[in-house]
Amino acid sequence: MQTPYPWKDVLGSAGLPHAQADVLKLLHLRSGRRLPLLDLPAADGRPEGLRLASLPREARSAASELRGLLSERVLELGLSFYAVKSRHGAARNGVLLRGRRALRALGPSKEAKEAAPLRKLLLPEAESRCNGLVRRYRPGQSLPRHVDNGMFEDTIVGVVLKSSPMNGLRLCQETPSLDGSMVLLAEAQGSHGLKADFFAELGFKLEEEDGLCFCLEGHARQLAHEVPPVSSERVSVTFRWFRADFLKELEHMEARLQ
Ligand SMILES: O=C(O)CCC(=O)C(=O)O
Ligand SMILES: [Fe+2]
Repeated sequence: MQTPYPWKDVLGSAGLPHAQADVLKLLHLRSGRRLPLLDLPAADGRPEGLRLASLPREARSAASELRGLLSERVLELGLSFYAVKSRHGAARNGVLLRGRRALRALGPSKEAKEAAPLRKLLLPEAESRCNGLVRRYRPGQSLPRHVDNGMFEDTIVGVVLKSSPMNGLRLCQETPSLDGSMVLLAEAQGSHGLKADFFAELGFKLEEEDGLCFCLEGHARQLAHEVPPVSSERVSVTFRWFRADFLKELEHMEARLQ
């Protein structure tokens, strides 16, 4: 079959790092609204601020216990992100939140105690400010693209408790494009002023297996990330630590509303 336009490479493989040019051949064209993804395998220091490790042997039983605890899609451990977020939003609007939702944030839950060995191993400090979010992704489920909330410290630690082979976390690559990680790979000029552009999204993809730990700091922490739809069940836990100054400020705001 003849292509309708003579395609001309804009970026071309010459403008891409070698590994990424290789991936071009495997470009995964998806149906639907989204653009094809052109991802490099993520590795220690790529992107800058990413570190990978496998779960220490001592933490493996804690990890499988944690997996067993999850009955819903999301399970929160420790200081609740959702409760703190809604309390902060309410306090900013002059409302003091009371009731179960607010109280949930006060003490560590039973599940949080169970997760403690895992959390301590991964980052022993600031226990009381730690939030753990266990997520279950069923086939077809995804996590929308986001940057983690600034109410948390710079360090984010995740553990893949159950991997979905070939699927998993991807970090968007920064490019000069106004649309973030989108890049024009090729364009074609047809007759009568017709023009076609071929875009892809550049990123980094974690090659996940059960027990993979990832740590995002600095540049990597600022990058948008997402979990595209998975093809088999995936379970992860993400540990984040509320900034002490953020919690102090919330305390002051709420005290003024008493
Ligand atoms: O499931 C994951 O590994 C990522 C979770 C995540 O990005 C988050 O909870 O903010
Ligand atoms: Fe995140």
